[in-house]
Amino acid sequence: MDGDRRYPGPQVCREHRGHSRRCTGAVLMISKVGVIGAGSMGTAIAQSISRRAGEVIVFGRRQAVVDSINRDNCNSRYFPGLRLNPNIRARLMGDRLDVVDCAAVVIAVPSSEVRSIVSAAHEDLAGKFLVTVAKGLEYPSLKTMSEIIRDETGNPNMACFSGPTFADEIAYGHIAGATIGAGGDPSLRATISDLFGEFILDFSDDIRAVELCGVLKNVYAIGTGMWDSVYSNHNEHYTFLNMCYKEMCTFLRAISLDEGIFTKFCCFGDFNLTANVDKSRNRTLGLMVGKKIVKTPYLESGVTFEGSRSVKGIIELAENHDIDMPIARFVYDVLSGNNNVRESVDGLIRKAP
Ligand SMILES: NC(=O)C1=CN([C@@H]2O[C@H](COP(=O)(O)OP(=O)(O)OC[C@H]3O[C@@H](n4cnc5c(N)ncnc54)[C@H](OP(=O)(O)O)[C@@H]3O)[C@@H](O)[C@H]2O)C=CC1
Ligand SMILES: O=C(CO)COP(=O)(O)O
Repeated sequence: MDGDRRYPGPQVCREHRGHSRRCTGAVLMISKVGVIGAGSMGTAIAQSISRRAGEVIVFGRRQAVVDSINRDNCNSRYFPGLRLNPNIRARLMGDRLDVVDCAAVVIAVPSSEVRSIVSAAHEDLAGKFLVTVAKGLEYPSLKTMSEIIRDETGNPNMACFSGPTFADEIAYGHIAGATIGAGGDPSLRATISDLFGEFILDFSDDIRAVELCGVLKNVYAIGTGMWDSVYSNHNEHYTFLNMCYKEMCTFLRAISLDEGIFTKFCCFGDFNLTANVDKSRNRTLGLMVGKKIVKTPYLESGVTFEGSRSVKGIIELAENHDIDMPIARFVYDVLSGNNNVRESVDGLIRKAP
């Protein structure tokens, strides 16, 4: 679907899409939003938000991408076939970010980059509504992205956005559900709900639990890819999927303040999307490592494999809560070079709860 070629300015929500439960039909008052990261998720979120805000500024680190967006309304590196809305502008990332007129800023870079980028721009981000879409865990601090951002900016107005949300499908305007993790500030939740009004939203006050769902599901996507590289039948796939979800829920029961987290988009929805669909980079990594197509230097591939970066932290976080995570340990073990995947998988079956 091409983006809107003409832009009438802040519009009444797209009721005809019928999926924007949260949208009140009000014309949005948010004039400008910043998006840090001109990759797949940054571009997709910018395209969605651009239909609900006056202008979206995307910050990218490649001049060619910035030029492509500004000259051709297209991110030629990530979505060469997609016409971006004309109210999306791009700027080259520097240490400082010119977000002075932005009411809200979305952080959409890989988790490994969040601290350095936010630290450099901490003065620019103070006083803004900040939303992270990154699904990672910092090591060895074991901090989530919102915790890092709060560390670096001191800004309490933090939210996270997480759910079954493949960027390409968002970019082309398909329906998606997502969880907004945000503290109790009503104006923050209202603003974020408006910004993401094209999505079907659910909410949680426990922002850390929402973020950890996004971290965990990536680990189990890799694990399911590894399992499926050995076992190819439906019964075997869904048996393992259930084992993964059981381990994930054990962890979440220990850390989540939100008793309803298990049925939220950030949890059940994203866990299933990423573990079952080959479009997932994490699942694909598990399949490729399981089939011995790639060995561990894959991290230099430039592809964003968030689960491989966070699995060690998840295991340590679980140990801090006296929780055993045999599947997460299996994933870490295989990613660390133990390439007898079948033996490792069969070991999981013997230990299955
Ligand atoms: N893609 C998806 O479907 C979804 C992704 N997410 C999450 O979004 C986050 C971002 O990932 P995603 O967009 O997918 O990854 P991509 O690899 O598609 O894009 C990453 C972007 O970050 C940029 N980048 C990397 N390092 C730096 C840096 N040091 N300074 C500035 N920019 C940098 C890259 O620049 P360059 O192009 O120059 O390499 C690229 O534009 C991840 O945590 C991911 O889990 C969440 C939901 C869905
Ligand atoms: O988080 C995602 C979908 O919700 C994207 O998953 P991958 O990073 O595995 O591609």
